[in-house]
Amino acid sequence: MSDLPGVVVTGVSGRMGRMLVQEIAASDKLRLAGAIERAGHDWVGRDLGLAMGGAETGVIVSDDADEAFAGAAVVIDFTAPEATIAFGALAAARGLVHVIGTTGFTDDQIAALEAASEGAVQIRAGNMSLGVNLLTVLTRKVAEALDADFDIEIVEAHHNRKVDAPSGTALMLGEAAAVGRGVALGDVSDRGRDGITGARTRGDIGFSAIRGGDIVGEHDVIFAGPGERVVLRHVASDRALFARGALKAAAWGLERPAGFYDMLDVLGLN
Ligand SMILES: NC(=O)C1=CN([C@@H]2O[C@H](COP(=O)(O)OP(=O)(O)OC[C@H]3O[C@@H](n4cnc5c(N)ncnc54)[C@H](O)[C@@H]3O)[C@@H](O)[C@H]2O)C=CC1
Ligand SMILES: O=C(O)C1=N[C@H](C(=O)O)C[C@H](O)C1
Repeated sequence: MSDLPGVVVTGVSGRMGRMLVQEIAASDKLRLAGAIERAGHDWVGRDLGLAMGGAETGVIVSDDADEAFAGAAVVIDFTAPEATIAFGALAAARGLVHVIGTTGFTDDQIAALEAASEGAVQIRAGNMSLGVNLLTVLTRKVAEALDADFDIEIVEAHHNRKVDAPSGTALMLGEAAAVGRGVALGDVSDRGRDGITGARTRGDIGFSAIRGGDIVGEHDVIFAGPGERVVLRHVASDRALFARGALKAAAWGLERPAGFYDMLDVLGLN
């Protein structure tokens, strides 16, 4: 076994879980130390490589996160909010770096995660790509430069299996726009228009979500003003992008003191 820091991948059979396994196999900084799925999943108890349709790896998929975390330095977690809360507490208790890609948290769930980050390194971002994180910086700057004559609308598109809306990325972009405007997103957020909505409220930040097919992830931030529009766009065409970002965060986190970080910290964009 190599002496590289060990990573446990949670939600290993998921779209992102499988990507993470492939990227870790190709990494010279990290090794796969464990694989977690939910209790009752038919991969539990099987060799991960065989379950993925490839060669045997010697890593057995488990539903016992605490036991798997005992032999690791990092947890990379793209699952579901309730699962991530539980993994956050276990990772903090063992002082592991917890890289969180999961989206769709409530405010209370985010508070619970932040409490866990007091004892361990936690890196959370609704999008792990360089391009989207750069787009948040650009969005903040454009929002700073344009006044409320420019209506801000965020439009996101994803595959038909996505369960949360707006996407984590859309919320990151909305937050960046609100910071640029000097307002709280919660005060100006406009989601889910339907029926006789009345005219648009000046200063609102609107969100719209498209779900269809196998769209990996597309985000537009539209600044619609009198006689002109500025549109900032990011298109992801391969979700390996997110997995590579998560591995970069994991390696970066191993060198940091306990606390909460995001991808702007990892990428040096803060
Ligand atoms: N931050 C980022 O860059 C990205 C974030 N995501 C987010 O990651 C999450 C997962 O996305 P996908 O992989 O597309 O979903 P998916 O549904 O394909 O995979 C989720 C996996 O988590 C597993 N899971 C659920 N509860 C569990 C539990 N208690 N214990 C262990 N495993 C559990 C499921 O069985 C499933 O295999 C979503 O919240 C999505 O929005 C996805 C792509 C990029
Ligand atoms: O669920 C997905 O697929 C994605 N989720 C993230 C989000 O909610 O923004 C990131 C990416 O867009 C893909």
